[in-house]
Amino acid sequence: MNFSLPHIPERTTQPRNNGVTMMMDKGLSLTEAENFIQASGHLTDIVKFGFGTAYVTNNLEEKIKLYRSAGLRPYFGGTLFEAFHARGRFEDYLRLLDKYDLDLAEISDGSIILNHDEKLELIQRMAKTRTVLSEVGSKDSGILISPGRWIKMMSSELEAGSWKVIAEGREAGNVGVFRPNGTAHTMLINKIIAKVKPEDILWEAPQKNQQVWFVKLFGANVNLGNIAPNEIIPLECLRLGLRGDTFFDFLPADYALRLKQVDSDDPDDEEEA
Ligand SMILES: O=C(O)[C@H](CS(=O)(=O)O)OP(=O)(O)O
Repeated sequence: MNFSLPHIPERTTQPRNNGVTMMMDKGLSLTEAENFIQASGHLTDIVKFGFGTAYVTNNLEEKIKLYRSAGLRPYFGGTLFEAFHARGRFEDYLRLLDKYDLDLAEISDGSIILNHDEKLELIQRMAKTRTVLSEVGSKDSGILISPGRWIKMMSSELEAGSWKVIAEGREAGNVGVFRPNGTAHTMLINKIIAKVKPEDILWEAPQKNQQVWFVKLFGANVNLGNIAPNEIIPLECLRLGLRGDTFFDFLPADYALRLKQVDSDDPDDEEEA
């Protein structure tokens, strides 16, 4: 940090196990990735090459090396795993991860139907050599999963060896743990966190209001993902109470109350009212 300020919530330090920020790279150029690292690399933990972008992106190998040399852990989006699996090419997918020397891998079934026992076996197998992120939730807003099923899937995937389970939200933040209008499925999330430790979950939360909602619920060190490159610094400000939306959440209670009282005691307010 550039200077000192009291009453700023303590952030976990890198390499992080909790308080993780995942940036979604949808095709940054090498230069853009360099610029990103310069501006926001110190606030980012893992980088997802969104959906199938790794297949078509230029200079993929260099970009992976670039992120890695900056201390970030890059990985391929779950959709790419699903594209290989759907074509019966899981072994090729493993070879691909070896080729690019990726130590982080996602296993998801947001687009495909994957028998859950098979998914658990794939997680178990992958976890022998890599850190696994597995995702729960469908990309199809028409497929509803009961809270009990979310909990069962998340718990068993963690038991099978996933480092974290990702709660589906998509790039738009309008499915999975969110309603089509982007608001959180509060009851579902409350049921999930009653059984699954929040630090074991990485919430896809691309929209600002969703990030605010999670920071207010879990504090500065909530794991958040699908963050756009230019939203990493604003997110860190939300985490630290340095943006209006979470400004009062991290101030000492008496101080925050005093500030609010001063505001409500303002006679001008009454005149206007
Ligand atoms: O990156 C992916 O493969 C997708 C993209 S999106 O989040 O559905 O827009 O995400 P994932 O949730 O990792 O499968």
